[in-house]
Amino acid sequence: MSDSKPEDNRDMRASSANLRLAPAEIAETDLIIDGVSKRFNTREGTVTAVDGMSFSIERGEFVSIIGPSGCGKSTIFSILGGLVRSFDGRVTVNGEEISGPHPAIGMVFQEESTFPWRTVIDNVAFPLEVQGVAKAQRYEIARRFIDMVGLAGFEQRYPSELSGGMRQRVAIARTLVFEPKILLMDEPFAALDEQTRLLLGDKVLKIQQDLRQTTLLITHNITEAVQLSDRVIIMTFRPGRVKRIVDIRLPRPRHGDVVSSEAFGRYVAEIWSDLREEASRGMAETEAGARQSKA
Ligand SMILES: Nc1ncnc2c1ncn2[C@@H]1O[C@H](COP(=O)(O)OP(=O)(O)OP(=O)(O)O)[C@@H](O)[C@H]1O
Repeated sequence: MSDSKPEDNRDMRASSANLRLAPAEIAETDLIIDGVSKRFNTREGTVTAVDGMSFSIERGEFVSIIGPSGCGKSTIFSILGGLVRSFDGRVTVNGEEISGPHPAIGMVFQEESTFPWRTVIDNVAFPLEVQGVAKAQRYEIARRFIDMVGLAGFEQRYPSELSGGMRQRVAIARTLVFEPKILLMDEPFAALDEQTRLLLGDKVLKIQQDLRQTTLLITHNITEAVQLSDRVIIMTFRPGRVKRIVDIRLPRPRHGDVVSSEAFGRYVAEIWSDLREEASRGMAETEAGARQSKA
């Protein structure tokens, strides 16, 4: 375990300014976000959701983005997933600039996304069915991922017969089934209670350790970010910029009990002190906006 204080672990590989990576570094980099900005035109004027964000994610790395409500996390997620096509800057996957959904990227969403009319196995096997994989083979592959998310024995259940946490595991297995090189997750555990969230975090840790997938998690939850990540990107409140990147030097493989270690507590406190500033600013601006629209 590293004795260094979290505040010493500022990662200067990425900043909110320009990003210049050495060629050797690019070879090990799966995802590069280079000077990305996104503005929305609204009735109240132009909103800059994301402003000049730059960071990179290396192969097999687990990175979380954390920031207050409205800081542009979902906007970044949608840009990386190819769901928003008009933005400034560049996003590259394995050196290839994206201009829409990229086959190397799999996405897990916050909202309920299982198909209620399909059993667990038919939900998980769905992407393979679309690809025309024969039933016996797609079931075999789907079973592997159902097992991985801890749902073996529930293959024939319908989503309505499962808990929220189990349904989210079905959604994760369904994304994993086509073995994306890069996994993007937008607050996948937001609707779950704290205990389920921590236990699911353990599952995600294990899966990521087994598959060594490059993973980007968008979250509000500091505990979750520290538990799972190699690095945590803290965003500023509007416009969303990279405020700071914290290296989480907790030992790997990580287990659930890491959350009770002293170093873990220090990271949580450190990230919260940065985040509190941004969240307070967000709250003050929201309240001022509400007062203005009342007047
Ligand atoms: N389609 C849109 N049209 C106009 N404004 C938008 C649109 N999408 C996002 N915004 C604005 O951009 C800013 C960032 O929104 P975004 O949803 O990315 O933030 P967030 O950090 O994901 O928030 P939350 O944590 O509450 O989900 C907000 O001010 C939001 O109102």
